[in-house]
Amino acid sequence: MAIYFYQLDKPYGSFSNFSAHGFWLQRHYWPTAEHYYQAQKFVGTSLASLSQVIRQAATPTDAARMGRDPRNLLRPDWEHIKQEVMWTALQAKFSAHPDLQILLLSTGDEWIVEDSPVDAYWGRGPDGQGKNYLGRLLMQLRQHLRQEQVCSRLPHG
Ligand SMILES: Nc1c(N[C@@H]2O[C@H](COP(=O)(O)O)[C@@H](O)[C@H]2O)[nH]c(=O)[nH]c1=O
Repeated sequence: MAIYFYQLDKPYGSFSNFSAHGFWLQRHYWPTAEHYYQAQKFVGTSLASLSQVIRQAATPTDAARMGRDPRNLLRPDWEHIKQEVMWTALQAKFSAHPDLQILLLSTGDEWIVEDSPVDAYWGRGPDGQGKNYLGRLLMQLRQHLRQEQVCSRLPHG
């Protein structure tokens, strides 16, 4: 059975980028993966200071609102790098929270799906046929964690 996540108070809600699992990355503390992801949209642009404002947003919803505001021009390479940005955020988030690693590993080989009713890129989207890239990256991370486990069990020397 596939594992669906989206709302924070539901099972696997901590897989959401909105969950309050902060981490240190690039010399800053990020309260959620969403803060980090949205802030990266403006790095290296004339709106670079907006990245700092987003990092300090009170909630991930505020961070997303600022990052999605169409008046704020995104860095030109955003479409090319956004998956890498998300991967970096997920790695940092899960590295900082071993309990999340355990939860992710506990999903075995199940398909993981961001059950977003609106987002057909990161989630399954309105018709359920979305690309689910967030779920895919989580499954990729799960595979990495498994490999790390195997390597740590190998005899050294
Ligand atoms: N979890 C979650 C959302 N989904 C998140 O939104 C982000 C995509 O943002 P963008 O690329 O700006 O469209 C990405 O982190 C995706 O997981 N959106 C929400 O409004 N509420 C939510 O609870």
